Amino acid sequence: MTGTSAALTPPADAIPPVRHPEAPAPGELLGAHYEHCFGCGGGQPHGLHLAARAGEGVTVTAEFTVTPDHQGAPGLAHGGVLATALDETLGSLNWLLRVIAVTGRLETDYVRPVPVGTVLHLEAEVTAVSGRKIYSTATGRIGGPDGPVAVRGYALFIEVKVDHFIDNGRPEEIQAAMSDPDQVRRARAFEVNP
Ligand SMILES: CCCCCCCC/C=C\CCCCCCCC(=O)SCCNC(=O)CCNC(=O)[C@H](O)C(C)(C)COP(=O)(O)OP(=O)(O)OC[C@H]1O[C@@H](n2cnc3c(N)ncnc32)[C@H](O)[C@@H]1OP(=O)(O)O
Repeated sequence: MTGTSAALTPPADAIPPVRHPEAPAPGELLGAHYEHCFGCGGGQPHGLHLAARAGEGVTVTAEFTVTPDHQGAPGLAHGGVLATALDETLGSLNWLLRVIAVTGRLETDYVRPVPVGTVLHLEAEVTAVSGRKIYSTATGRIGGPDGPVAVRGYALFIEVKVDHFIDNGRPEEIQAAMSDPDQVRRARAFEVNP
């Protein structure tokens, strides 16, 4: 069974996504947007350490290895962890638009179980943009780009300003992030979106 809700259908006036001229080149690794991100950060021992790479147009590919820390049932990945992998991959698409955005809605289809030890290969694309709303889809396959489909995701991301994080994050982490020059540079790079 598959399908998405009406909220994930782009409105009639939506436009195709436009790759930012300074987007990372196809094949380039995007790197973590935040060291302590559970999806992509290197500073999370049990995190997904998901590595996303820019593709052509407004697409990305990503890989994540399911470890024993990611189990739900014995020997199988937890569905919430798989949703995290989809969320992180879909979120990384916004780098190619050079927009900061957060997940407003995420829907998932779980097609087959994903054993521990699997390298989950994900591909994602932005399908449409309408004002601050960014519509995207992703597919996760077992073992590689031609492997069997395990999960699909459909999302609506909403563009926000850096202030979204500064205003809402816990002060300890925000202060630490703001005193890290690399983090500030990454955040500022997205602030101007001509
Ligand atoms: C210098 C140091 C600082 C650090 C900087 C760090 C930079 C890091 C860089 C990059 C980080 C990226 C992180 C990615 C991580 C992976 C992705 C995640 O997991 S993100 C976490 C989960 N998501 C949330 O926590 C969102 C919580 N929700 C909200 O905050 C708000 O609801 C928000 C911002 C999404 C929308 O609130 P509104 O007040 O701005 O806007 P409204 O008017 O409500 O919505 C705008 C439009 O979107 C639709 N919309 C909003 N939510 C919707 C929904 N759930 N379903 C359908 N439509 C929705 C609305 O109907 C509206 O549409 P109409 O313009 O009227 O056509």
